[in-house]
Amino acid sequence: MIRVSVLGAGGRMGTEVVRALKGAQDMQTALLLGPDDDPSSINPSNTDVAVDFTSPDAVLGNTLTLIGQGVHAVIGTTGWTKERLDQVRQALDGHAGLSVFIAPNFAISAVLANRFAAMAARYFESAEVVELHHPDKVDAPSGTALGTASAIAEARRQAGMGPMPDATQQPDPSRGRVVDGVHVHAVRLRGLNAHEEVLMGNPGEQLTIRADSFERVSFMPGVLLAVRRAGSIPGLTVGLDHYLF
Ligand SMILES: NC(=O)C1=CN([C@@H]2O[C@H](COP(=O)(O)OP(=O)(O)OC[C@H]3O[C@@H](n4cnc5c(N)ncnc54)[C@H](O)[C@@H]3O)[C@@H](O)[C@H]2O)C=CC1
Ligand SMILES: O=C(O)C1=N[C@H](C(=O)O)C[C@H](O)C1
Repeated sequence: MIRVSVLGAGGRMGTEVVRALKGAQDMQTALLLGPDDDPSSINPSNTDVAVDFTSPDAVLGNTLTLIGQGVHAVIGTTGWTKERLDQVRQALDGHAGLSVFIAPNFAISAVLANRFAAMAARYFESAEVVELHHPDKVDAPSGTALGTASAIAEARRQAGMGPMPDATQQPDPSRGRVVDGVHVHAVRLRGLNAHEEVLMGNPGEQLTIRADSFERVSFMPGVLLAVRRAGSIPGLTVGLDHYLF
């Protein structure tokens, strides 16, 4: 049995993760932590893998604590930057065999949409990302959209493409956040869950790639896969595609 502790167990995702763990034959829940609990209570004597769905403010500290405790981490919480990821890599030095796995999105639809966007990017003059979420989400743009924008930018760079056409005369917030040259727009609307649309355009044609997570259960196969694979790739791994393709 894989013993799994959950940080953020009382949250929207944490609740769903606990339900999924209870339904998995090869897993058992260990510690279920909320914001007032000490993450260093998680250690190898009680936990094989810890799953974090907390908040962008808390996740780096939690991850560093889990590394210090020598427990594999599966992280779904957003708020990652290159600098924060570098801190995790540094902390992992000297912890041979330990793994930290971070996925901005555990839903297969989103992972595939990201991949399709990267494949298509080189063929279109223009590309923009629109992410649409429930209004209780604390961060914007979504971690998924940031990842999609970076993947599009990287594919364009590799294809030797320049900036996208845009006659806007001065930077204006209405054009969204520019991530690596790609405009990202965030919608917050009651009734939505987690959605992303990638728009690509050429003269006379357009491609739209859209992923919709209508319910949080959509993230669970990816979370359970990451828990089962914990430790299989030592060090830091970012993105469910590493386990899927
Ligand atoms: N990777 C993925 O597929 C997905 C990622 N997310 C991300 O997961 C994170 C959580 O999202 P939700 O569950 O919707 O938020 P939420 O606000 O419903 O849940 C977060 C929970 O964590 C608790 N918490 C905060 N700080 C804590 C700490 N230091 N230790 C323990 N618990 C703490 C809060 O009290 C709350 O119960 C967000 O960053 C969100 O973007 C959400 C959905 C899917
Ligand atoms: O907060 C959410 O709900 C989600 N957060 C993740 C993100 O920011 O990309 C994943 C998914 O979009 C749902």
